[in-house]
Amino acid sequence: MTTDPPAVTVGVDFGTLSGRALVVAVEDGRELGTAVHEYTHGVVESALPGSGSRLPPDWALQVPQDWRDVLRFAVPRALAAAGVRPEQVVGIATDFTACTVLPVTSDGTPLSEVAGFAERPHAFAKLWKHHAAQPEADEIVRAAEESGQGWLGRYGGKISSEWQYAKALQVLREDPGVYAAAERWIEAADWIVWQLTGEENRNLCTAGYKGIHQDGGYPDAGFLALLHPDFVDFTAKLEFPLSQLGTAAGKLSAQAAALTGLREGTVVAVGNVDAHVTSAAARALEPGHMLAIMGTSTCHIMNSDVLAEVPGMCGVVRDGVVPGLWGYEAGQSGVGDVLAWAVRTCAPHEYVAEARRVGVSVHELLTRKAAAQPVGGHGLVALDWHSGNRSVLVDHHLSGLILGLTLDTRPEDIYRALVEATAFGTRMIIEAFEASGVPVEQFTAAGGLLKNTFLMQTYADVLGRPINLLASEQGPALGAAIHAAVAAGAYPDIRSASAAMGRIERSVYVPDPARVAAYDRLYAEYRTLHDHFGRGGNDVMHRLRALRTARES
Ligand SMILES: Nc1ncnc2c1ncn2[C@@H]1O[C@H](COP(=O)(O)OP(=O)(O)O)[C@@H](O)[C@H]1O
Ligand SMILES: O=C(CO)[C@@H](O)[C@@H](O)COP(=O)(O)O
Repeated sequence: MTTDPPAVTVGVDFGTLSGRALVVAVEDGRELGTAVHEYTHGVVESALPGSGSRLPPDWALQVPQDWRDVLRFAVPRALAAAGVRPEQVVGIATDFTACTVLPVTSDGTPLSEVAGFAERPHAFAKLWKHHAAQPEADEIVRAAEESGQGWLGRYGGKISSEWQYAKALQVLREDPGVYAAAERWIEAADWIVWQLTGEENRNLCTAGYKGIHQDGGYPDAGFLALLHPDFVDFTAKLEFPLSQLGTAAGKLSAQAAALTGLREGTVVAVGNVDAHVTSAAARALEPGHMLAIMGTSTCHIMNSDVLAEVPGMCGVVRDGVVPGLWGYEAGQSGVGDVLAWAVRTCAPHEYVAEARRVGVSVHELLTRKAAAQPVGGHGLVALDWHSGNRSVLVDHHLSGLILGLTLDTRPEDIYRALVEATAFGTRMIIEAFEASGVPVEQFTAAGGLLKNTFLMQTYADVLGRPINLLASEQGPALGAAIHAAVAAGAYPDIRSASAAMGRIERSVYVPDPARVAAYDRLYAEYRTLHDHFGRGGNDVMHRLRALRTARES
């Protein structure tokens, strides 16, 4: 007797450096096939594609065609790898880094693709890690404090330079022509759904966490006018009915079917954020269960039935992760990125050659060399702020610090000190939640950094708590596939789909008491440096940042 081929969904995760498509069995979340497509232009940080004109410090742009190419190349390859036919696919969902935001025309065309704008930097998509709008973010916070905006507390008292308003205000100030031509200002998370269905759609997750949409609305015109007279109608570029997560945004258009190899009419789920969608994959939806998605950056996502204003959190949004609960987000803007910096700048040629000879990454080589020494053996304490501080200080013009360097310090010592510093940063965040009355009862990790077992054990020792793992290397894509199953009607809601399709391994890393005690002492040193350089003890980091100039080539 022949059995029907299994119903599947496709999750497409748009990360910082690449897009990954994953084919998942609706019945139990089995991962049947996957494919990755690296963005051709990667992260545009030093010079504009085409013209080659140099970009100032702290810029980070992306090229929308790179994202379309993920749909074109990774989706069909994932279907082929899974041995799945298009008619088995009942739904597709995407997730994106956020706040990755772009100016588009009324039909969704990116301004960077419109004649006359291809050589204007502000016409391009601003990646989440574009930190050049810090002055604008500082002004937004000042104006919100002085005018008593109630929504400021929902973001821990700070609005990030990474989010929609600071980035848009920077465009208005530096290229008003691009600002005026931007009929819509849209998250890439929604823009990619628009490419799939042919119609605009907006999700409540990015609107809430990155677009200051609280209690049913955006900041009012009176507040926006405080920032710039021409900013008064900015939210008109955002206004659109917001869709609940896990619902259908529409059906796959004929054009998108040709692009992806899927059937026209396949259900397309509402867009979502790479971190928030992963909670469903990790079965981390219940209150008090914190999920850390550890990659280029780390995002901390946790639901609660308690509404609190946690200092320095990225935001709290009703239904922001799952309907019926308050979804909290915190984060560290540089984690894998900071370690990549160490690999690029601290590893000597002989280390690179050794890694190649042994057949491991330089990350792995540095980790192996660093792992043996006792806690504190390197005599270093670092601040993990090479990409600024997202939580709890929300200041992207802070910078990294390594204290204790001597002539004996080795590259692996620096690498390990930075691993420890990122763990200390996570501990600061957990303590901020608990001090504000939002308990953190479970900690689960997901993301590309799970491959580093030493790093994960260090986190268990620094946090002093066991660490669960999301048992998938494709957490965001699995989460998106789960949302697609709900949107296609295979499950009544995200919770039941997560219970059936999600995967978690509990207490994979358990803290070692001796190392916990040793790290408590190092953490006290970290906190002293954190508060001194991050809370006004010495403003030297801002003074040094002001002296930085545009990078040559
Ligand atoms: N063995 C490793 N140990 C620690 N970090 C690593 C290792 N290998 C890669 N990385 C870091 O992982 C990050 C990429 O994370 P990943 O989750 O794959 O991508 P994304 O952040 O785009 O979702 C990079 O910043 C890279 O420096
Ligand atoms: O900020 C968020 C989510 O709010 C992330 O999309 C952003 O930090 C990028 O995440 P990755 O480190 O690229 O996975």
